[in-house]
Amino acid sequence: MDITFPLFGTTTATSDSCGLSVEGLETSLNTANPWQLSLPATGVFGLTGPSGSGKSTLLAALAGLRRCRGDITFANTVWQRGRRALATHKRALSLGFQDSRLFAGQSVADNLALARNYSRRPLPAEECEQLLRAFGIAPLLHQPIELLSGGEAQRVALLRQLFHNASLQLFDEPLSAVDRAQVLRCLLPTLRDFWARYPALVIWTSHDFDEIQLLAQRCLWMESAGLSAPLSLGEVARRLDTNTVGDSCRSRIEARVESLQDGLLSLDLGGVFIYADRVTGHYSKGDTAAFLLEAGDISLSVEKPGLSSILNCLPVALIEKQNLTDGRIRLRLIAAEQVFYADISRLSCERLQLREDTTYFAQFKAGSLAGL
Ligand SMILES: Nc1ncnc2c1ncn2[C@@H]1O[C@H](COP(=O)(O)OP(=O)(O)OP(=O)(O)O)[C@@H](O)[C@H]1O
Repeated sequence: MDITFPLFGTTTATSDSCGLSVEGLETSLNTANPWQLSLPATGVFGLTGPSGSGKSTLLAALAGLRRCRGDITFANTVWQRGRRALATHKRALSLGFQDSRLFAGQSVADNLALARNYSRRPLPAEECEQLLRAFGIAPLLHQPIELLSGGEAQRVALLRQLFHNASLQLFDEPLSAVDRAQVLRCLLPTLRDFWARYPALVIWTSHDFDEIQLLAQRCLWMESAGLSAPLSLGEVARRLDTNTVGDSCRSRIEARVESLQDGLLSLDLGGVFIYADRVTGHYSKGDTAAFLLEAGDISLSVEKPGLSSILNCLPVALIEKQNLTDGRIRLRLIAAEQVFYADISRLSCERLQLREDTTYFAQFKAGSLAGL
């Protein structure tokens, strides 16, 4: 149904566009290439692409912080119509920046309390306490903002956004200063669980494709101010390779669940059985399960290996070899239409005389598949 309301900030009568709808959105960056975007009311979407391509500009335009023209509607409420824009504070959104932008002169607790008090969907107190612990912020509650380290400030800013719990949550490289192990092992799984319990529409901007793979099922791509529709993660991985931006050393693997016995999950990957062990999630036969696999955990053989304690052996086609700066070679492999990365030494590459467009056997331990 067409939205014909001349007023903005008005809830329209339509029911078929309750997510985010962007039509013909122009900033000074993309006058030749206005943005179109349609996203559902809930779900986590990555946003990535080369530096300077316009990702932050898009987020600022959605938030009403950048002069633009075109149409933006969210949850059937008109935010922008032509040049007329609804004020940022009237939009049901939050925007998190790389540089935190916490309120100086206040404590961590004050910053968080403010976000919760002004929330249209306040979280239960026990949820806030759980988040404080997961983000390691509980001991910092009475710290003045000025005394926080860069990584602490980013964690507080992210938490502030979760406490606000807006319907549309925009993030612009919010964890770039936090140590990577903490991000991958603790913060991203916490965020994934959080948005499963408190659904919102989330756009997560990052140059770190691992972050996006851990959080999102689909991803937007921005290049030279041109915005794509939501793409599969496999397609975005291909574009990152072509543009030599980002540096993901993990592959996201999806396979169909066959059985789970004694913590060993048996999976069908395009007709080949593979195994993941020590899995903790709930899986049922026929589910699609997703995993991350480190490039350093894959070994390659020219011939099919005999019986081995390594449970997984997959025929893969070598698509491309890429020299890494540390002297190793990154192989891009494909099996069942999914991309795998394997990092091997130059010596191994020479010994095996690896050639592109040739099939090899990839081996990896069941324990190296990290469940998502
Ligand atoms: N307020 C502004 N006025 C004019 N030009 C701007 C403004 N902000 C950004 N730009 C320019 O617009 C282009 C896109 O910038 P933007 O910050 O949106 O890119 P990005 O994709 O977020 O980059 P990065 O990944 O490096 O953060 C850049 O060339 C930048 O210099």
